[in-house]
Formats: sequence, C-alpha cells, structure tokens
Amino acid sequence: MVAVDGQEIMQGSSPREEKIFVSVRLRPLNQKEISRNDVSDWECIDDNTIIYRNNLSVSERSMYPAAYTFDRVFRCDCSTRQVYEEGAKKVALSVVSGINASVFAYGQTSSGKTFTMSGITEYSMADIYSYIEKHKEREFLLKFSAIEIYNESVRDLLSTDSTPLRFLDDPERGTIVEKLTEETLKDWSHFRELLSVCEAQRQLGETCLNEASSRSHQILRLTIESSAREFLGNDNSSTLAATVNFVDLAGSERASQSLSAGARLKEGCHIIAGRNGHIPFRDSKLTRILQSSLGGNARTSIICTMSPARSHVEQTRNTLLFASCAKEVATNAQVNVVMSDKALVKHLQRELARLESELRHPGLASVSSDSALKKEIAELSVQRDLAQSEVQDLHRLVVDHKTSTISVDACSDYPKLRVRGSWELKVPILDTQNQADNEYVDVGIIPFDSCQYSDQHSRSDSDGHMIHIPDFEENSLLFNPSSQFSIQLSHSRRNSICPEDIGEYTDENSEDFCREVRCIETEKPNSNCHGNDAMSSVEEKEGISDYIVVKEGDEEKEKSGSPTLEETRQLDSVPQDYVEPSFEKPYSLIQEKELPIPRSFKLIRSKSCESGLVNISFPIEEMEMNHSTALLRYDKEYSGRPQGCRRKFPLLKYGYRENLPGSGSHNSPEDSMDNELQAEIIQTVEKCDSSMTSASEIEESIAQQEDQPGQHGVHDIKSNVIAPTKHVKDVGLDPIEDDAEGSLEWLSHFKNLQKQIVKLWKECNVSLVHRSYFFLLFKGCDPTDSIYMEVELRRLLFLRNKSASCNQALEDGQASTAASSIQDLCRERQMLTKQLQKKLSRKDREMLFQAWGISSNMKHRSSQLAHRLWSNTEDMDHMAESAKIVAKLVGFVQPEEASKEMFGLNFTPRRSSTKLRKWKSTMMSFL
Ligand SMILES: Nc1ncnc2c1ncn2[C@@H]1O[C@H](COP(=O)(O)OP(=O)(O)OP(=O)(O)O)[C@@H](O)[C@H]1O
Repeated sequence: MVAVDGQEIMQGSSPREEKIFVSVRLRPLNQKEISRNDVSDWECIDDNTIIYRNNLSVSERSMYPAAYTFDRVFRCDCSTRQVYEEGAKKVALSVVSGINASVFAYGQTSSGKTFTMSGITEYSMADIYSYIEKHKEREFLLKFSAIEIYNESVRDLLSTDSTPLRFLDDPERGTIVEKLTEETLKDWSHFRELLSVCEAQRQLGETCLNEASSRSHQILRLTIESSAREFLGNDNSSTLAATVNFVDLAGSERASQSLSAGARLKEGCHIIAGRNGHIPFRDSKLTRILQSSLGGNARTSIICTMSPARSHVEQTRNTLLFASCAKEVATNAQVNVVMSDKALVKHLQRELARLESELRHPGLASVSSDSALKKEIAELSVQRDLAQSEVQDLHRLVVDHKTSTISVDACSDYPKLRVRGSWELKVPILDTQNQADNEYVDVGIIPFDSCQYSDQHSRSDSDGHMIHIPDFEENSLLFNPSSQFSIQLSHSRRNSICPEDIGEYTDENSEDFCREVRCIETEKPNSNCHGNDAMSSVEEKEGISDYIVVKEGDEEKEKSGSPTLEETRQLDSVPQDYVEPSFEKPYSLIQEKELPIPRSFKLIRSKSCESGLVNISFPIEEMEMNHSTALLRYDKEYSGRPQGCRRKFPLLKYGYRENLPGSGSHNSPEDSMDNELQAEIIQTVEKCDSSMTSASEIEESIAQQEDQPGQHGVHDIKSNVIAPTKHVKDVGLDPIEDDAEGSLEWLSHFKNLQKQIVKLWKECNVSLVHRSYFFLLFKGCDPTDSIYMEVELRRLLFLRNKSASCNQALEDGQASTAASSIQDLCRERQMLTKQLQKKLSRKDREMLFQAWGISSNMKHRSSQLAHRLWSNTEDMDHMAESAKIVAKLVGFVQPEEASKEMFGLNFTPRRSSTKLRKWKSTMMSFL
C-alpha cells in the first residue's frame, strides 16, 4: 500500500510484467471508398471484439479468424476523446509519476493514425498540464522534443537543420538522439507552433524531404522531471524522471508493398531485412526507439487503426495480426527515481548502520530461502554499482560543483516549475540547500562540447582519464546499461553473426538479463566539460540562451493550423478542467488522484553531476510513503556495498582532492559546499572503513554464515577477499609511502584473486565470453580493479556454494541447474566454432590449429579448437590466448576502451523466454 496524492493505493507484491494495452480503432468509410462503392466488412460487436462480416471462403476460414479480441475496440463512431480516455490516458499520464510511457498508432496508410495520434497527444498534454496546475506543491520540469525517422535517417523536427542525427544509448533514458533539440515551453500549443515554424522553414530550405516527411515515423517526446516527495516521503532532493513518447508510425503496408516503390525501397529493405524475415533489434532506428516500449521499462499503449473497406481487407488483417501479437508483449515499467548526493549519503549512512548491526548479529543475516538468495543477488548488484558510483562521484565531486548555475525566474503560476534546455546541452544542478528550504531551485548548465560527438568521442573513465571512442556506435554501446553482452551484440551484428548462432547473446536477451542489474552509469559525453567559459561559448555556439518558463495554463489552448498536426482542428474541444478518467478492466486505471503506481522504483543517478549514482530496483511496496517507515523498509532492501568496495576509494588513496580544480586555497562559496559535501561523504566512507577494519571480525562473521553443510572449501578463498582490507585502507591513508610497496602487494593480491576466479569460472561453467572479457579488462594495472575482482569472486563463491548445497544456482532470479549452464557453455562453444569459420581466413585458422596442436588429419578442427579454449585454468598463457581468440571471434570492443563499470553481474547469458523472443520478433517484423 502506498500513498499518492494523499490516497493509498494497492501495490502488487513485487515488480511484475504488464502487458501492452492494445486497442483497435475502426474508421468510417471515407469519400473515396464510398464513391467507388466499397463496402464495410468489419464490425465491432462489443467493446472488445471486432468481427469480419463478409463470409469467409472455406480456404480463408482455415487461414483467418473471423473474430478478434483486444483490450478495447472502438467503433467508427467513437470520438478521439473516447479513444484517448479508454485507450491511452492511463499510459500517457504515467509520466507524471515517473514512469516512462509510449503511445503509438499502427495501421495502413490513411487508416487514421495521424487523426488519432494528434488527438491523443493533445488530450494527453492538456491533462498533463492540468495535473501540474493542480499539484503546485510539486516541482515539474517539462521538455519537449520531436523527431522523424525516414529511410533510417533521424531528423530533429524542432530544428531547421535537416542534417540527420545519430542515436545514442543513454543508460538512464534508453535510446536518445544526439544533439536533439529539447524545448521547455509554457504550454503545448507553443510546441505545436514551434513545430510548424520549423517545418515551414525546412520546407523553404529543402523541398525534397517534405514528401518523405509525410511518410515518415514521427515521434513527439515529453520528458518530465518532478519532485519525488510524494513517492519517497520527505526526501527533498530526489526527483522522478520519465518520458512519454507519442509515436505516429508510417503506414504499415510499406513492409510488404514498398519493395517496388522506388524511393521506399531502401526503407523497406531496412524494415524487412533479417535472416528470418524479421528484424533483430537495433537493425533499424525505429526498432531501437521502440525497443523499450516492447518489453522494456515503459508502459505502452498501441492503437491499431483500420479502414473498414473491403478493398483493404488484406492490410486490415495484417494490422489485426500485429495487434494480436502486440497483446502478448509484456513491459516492466518502474518509477525512475533520480537520487541526489545528499540522499545517497543518507542511504549510505543507513546502510552502514545496518551492516554494523548485521556484523554484530551475523545469524540474522544468514540466507535461508530462495527469496533470500534472489535478494542477495540483487543486493550484490546494488553494492557493486554503489561502489562504482562512489569512486566516480568522489572523483568528480568538486569539479561538478564548480559548474556555474543560473537562475531562471519561476513564474508566479508555476512557482515550482523548473526550466532547462536540452538534455544534451544543459544539465540541471539541484541546489539541495535551496531545496531543503523549499525554495526555488537554480538551474545549472553544463556546457556541451560538440567535439565530443565528432569521430573522436570522449568520455572520462572512473579515474578521470579520457577514453577515446572512435566510433559513435561504439560509444553508444559503452553507455548501454546492458551488460557486457550488449557490446558483443552490436559488433556481432556488424560482423554478421547469425542471431540463431548466438541466440543467447541477442539484444533482447542482453536487455532481459540486464534488467535486474540496471547497471546505469551516467558517464555522459558532456560530463567532462565544466566551467563558465565553456558554457557561455556553448551557448553562443548552440544559440541556446533563451529559456521559456512554463506558466500556468491560463493561456488559451489555441488550435494552431500546424501542418504537421492538421487534424487537431477536428478534435473535440480540449477540456479546461481536468476530468477524472474512468478506466475499466483490464486496466483498472488511474484516476487523477490515483496516478499509476508502479510496482518498483528504479533509482538512477541524478543527471546533476553532483548527484550520487545509485541503481536500485526494488519493489515499491517495500517502501512506504511515511518517511520513517520508508527508511526502515529501504534499509531492508538496500543492503550496501561489498566489503571490498567499501575499502577502496581512490579519493583516499590518491589524495586527488588536492589536485582538483577549485580545491586549493581559494575558498569560494561553491568550495565550501564542495567541502561540506565531500566531508560528509568522506565521513561516511571513513566510518564505513573503520567499522570494517577488523578483518577477523568479518572473517568470523563470514565463517559463521558459511559454516553450513554443503559449503566447503571457502575459507582459503575467503581469506583473500579479506586480505586487501588493510592494504587498501592503509594506502588510502598514506598515499605516498605505501605506493611502491602497495603496488607489489596489490599485484600479488591481484594474481591470487585472478587464479581463484579462473578456477571458479570453470567450476561454475561460466560463459567463455564473460571470462574472456573479464580477463582482458581486469589486468591488475589499476588497484581499483580489486572492486570488480572481489565482487566477481564473491559472486562466484556464492554461486558455487549455492549450487553445491542445493544443486541449483539462481541467476537473476531464475533457476539454472548445473546441467543448463553446461548446456549454455556447449552452445557457446558451438557459436565460437561457427565464428571461427566465419571470421577467420583459412590461413589464419590453419595457423591457429597449428599453434593449438590440432593437426590437419583431425576432424572438426574448428570445433576442437573451440573446445580447447579456456580448458586449462592453470596456464596463464593458455588463458590469455583463449581470451584473445574469443574476443576476436565475438568482436569485443577493445578492452582498454571499455568501461569497467558496465561489467554486469551475470556470468552466463540468460535466455529470455522463447515466447517473449518470438513475440518480439514477430512484432518487429510488422514495423
Ligand atoms: N476515425 C475517423 N473518423 C473520421 N475521419 C477519419 C478517421 N480516421 C481518419 N480519418 C480521416 O481519414 C484521412 C486519413 O487519416 P490519417 O491521415 O490520419 O491517416 P494515416 O493513417 O495517418 O495515413 P498516413 O499513413 O498516410 O499518414 C484523414 O482525412 C482523416 O481525417
């Protein structure tokens, strides 16, 4: 039970999937159809069923159903308002409570997609503004953007520049478009006007694209950030952030009819290409955009529009088939909570208290059930993420605080409304001080460095070093929250790995098995740029000095004659007063006071550079809106960082604070803020450290937990997990003297860890791809590797011990027997065998065979080689060679270019359910 807007709303017991809401809208026969004596063949017999009225021939009867059932079907006399209220409102308004949403229209040309979507968009915007108006106690930040996809080119509809944009996978927001213009406007009608102005200007500049634009996919996007107090009790500094997409797809018939249609041939190919006639994810821009809507972190509503005319029966059947497929797709929407540093520090403090108490009473923390095991895995992922975030944040903290802030006048009508520009261009800095005082929040600008989007994309690694990423696609991969397998994927695609060959590694899988981990790192390309100068220069460069503050919705909601949204004139009038929607099953939907409440929160790092990185997925029902109880529950779920991580903070070790800009003798107000915040964090860290200094205490605690039947042989390894405690801590406190000695010590510790990890990989049948990537990535050059090594070791131990005790290891909440992991390994070796044949020339293969002692008279030599890879865990050279070969075959990104942070928790790729995969494939084949 949680409270929203003063009301308590029932929650599900845990995060669970939710099906896409699918409705069908039948339009009336149009003049053209009437004039050629076309007849209407379809009839909605009730709110959920549409039937084909014409008699089906015997052969047709076996091929086509006569009746189709959906969440809702709308007869041809239904108004767009009704379609909105009953088919899209709940989904669209999810955005105000921090849940991503997508509403899209699908159907053949002239079936009424634009007619429907323009209305849906209008009504949604009106309701969103009404909601904001009624909830002045909450702060809202709204930003609009619009894109068009045609022929695999993405164009910014809010820009007069027709240069195609590129995609970027953003860990927090999914697929976004590079340099996309985002506008904060005072109301929706202004956005429409802006769109039409831009469109008109583009038309003046170029005529050829206009024809294309009428057949493009159009996506309007609204991103809302809002205060999260309603959801997180008294937490003033965390925010909710979500996006709603309104997608007006181009005519669905293109996939089947466009092959001969000249100019559309290219797009048709893009859409229907694929080995099995379906599009694997990421093969098209559209599918990438829709990816999260089809099984991701978003609520989705699809409205399938259809003509009733007999002459269109074939297309209409296709549309209905698509709609039937869509019904099967499940999404997993969560509230997206962006935490500030302050909130993070508080959580760490609570975590510390909890850990201390756990250490004192280890018995209480012992894992005793399956659900506890699942929690343990989730916990580990959180711990790992936290450790990473600490390292990164401490590095950036002072620099980020130097970022200048500007104040934007809050309008009197929306006193809590914050305004900011493009995501890519400006990042808000939450002024936690002000927020605490419940005052207006400044808006900060982090300069955007356009050079970072050139061919030499740059980002900083956790040590603040620049990493050059040569290719944009690769850049996007690095930012992908999906774990290591995402990286292989894109490369695999480029290298023509057949998805069937590596079923386990397909995108949808990586997405699936990473969902729980939610490794969302926020190394934005622009995060390297700070400072006023750069900011102002960017403002000049980008011409982004204007801000429009959203005012109360007292402006008349004009109906502009926007060429892109011409049907708005036909809408029912936009309501001035918010009307409580009445939703019925299967969506027992939101009332205005019962906004959709997700089953879980997703905590992400604030876009504010000063904010902490936390990626936590936990059930909302575990949180209570009452602050005090929320903390208790939160603590329960949120169990802190691994011991290893807790002890390794580059900030302490390298004393880099002294070297950071602004941390010298100048004590500006920002500095004191920095210092205050740093001090708080350091205090937490040190407290944390001191609480864990007693290695024997920890060992004892672990020993107590592990001294159970079936858990054997862990003590030797365990001692190594604990060993670095002193080392890192000491080095941290005494950075200079201990350096040389520390390095040696670290190196031997690293080797030790590596040996044990390698052994356990074999024992646990861990994926070869994972082993290779890990092996290549963590070479012991960087002491912070210990975080990852220890987390890896701990997880492996956990897996091994659990599988030893119950012969069943739990991965991502799914049972995986030893037999299935062996099977996975076999499949992986088969994939590598195929890759050996595909990727390597005969000559290269021959050389490899020779090097690996596979003589020419042996049969199935590639397979033999694949089976020898990673077979000898004693020989470092063998493993290094194995890793290199696997990397080459699978197409890793260069390890040195890869982000360690993206290293996920999963050992072996988990296959998503065949059913879901099948549906996704079918779904995409329609688009
Ligand atoms: N439910 C409806 N009631 C009345 N008229 C409709 C309805 N749906 C569509 N129309 C009319 O049908 C025509 C085509 O509609 P619309 O442009 O929305 O189709 P579309 O599917 O977007 O086509 P395209 O894919 O070619 O852009 C328009 O003139 C529109 O006014």
